[in-house]
Amino acid sequence: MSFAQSLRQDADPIFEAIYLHPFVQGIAKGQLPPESLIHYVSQDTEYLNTYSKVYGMALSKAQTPDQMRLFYNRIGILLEGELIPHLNLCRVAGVTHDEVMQHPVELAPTAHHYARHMLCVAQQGTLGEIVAVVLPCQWVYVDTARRIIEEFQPTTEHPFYDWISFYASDEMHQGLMELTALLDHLAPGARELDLAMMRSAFLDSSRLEYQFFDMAFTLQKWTPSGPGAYPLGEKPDSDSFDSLSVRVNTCV
Ligand SMILES: Cc1ncc(CN)c(N)n1
Repeated sequence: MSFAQSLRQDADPIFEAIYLHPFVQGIAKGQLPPESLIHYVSQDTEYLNTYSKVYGMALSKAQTPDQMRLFYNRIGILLEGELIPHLNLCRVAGVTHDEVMQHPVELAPTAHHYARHMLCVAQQGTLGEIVAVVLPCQWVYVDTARRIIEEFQPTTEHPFYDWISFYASDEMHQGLMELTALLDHLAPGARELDLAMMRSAFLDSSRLEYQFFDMAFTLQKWTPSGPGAYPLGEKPDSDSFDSLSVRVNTCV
């Protein structure tokens, strides 16, 4: 079994729990509360910004032009392509994407944790660790979307057809294959300790993928809400808005 497959096997109970999570089942069955969809899109936009930067950090540690090209292409897909599933969720929620983007976002605890987890590994880890930390993001969505297609056979009438078909696409699957191939290329040259760090990064990201769906489903926010914190969707109306925006932007 390849190193990447052994990580996937270890994470199988987590992937199974993700598939059965009410948010994912809601996507599969075409029924989710609008507030959860909006919460997801606004948090995920921030998450994907951080994720793109992590690919940029991987690019800086790449060892060959082919590896550089892989990370460069992934950044392009993240910044442009992932708008498709977000537009789909907004449409079902009955809001425009612009309306959701209008509101500055404070990262909820899980998105905050996930972003910092990736940034920390990207800053301190080897290239292999960075690939391991980003891999569940790709793997969870491709597996989930393909399993939904297998079980529910959604047609174009399905409310989340665009979301499902985007993540189940050959292009996304190809990206997953490229990342697992790179991890399997790097693993044989890694020390035992580095392999353990890769495994830990992969499992933590897998758990955080579960938590991320849960965050959206439960509309997670910081408690107690403190100075500067505000409920998603409510625009601060005081002079504190500027300093808040600065703090929010430094989150990504
Ligand atoms: C949290 C999260 N993980 C994964 C994906 C799919 N790239 C996403 N959009 N958001």
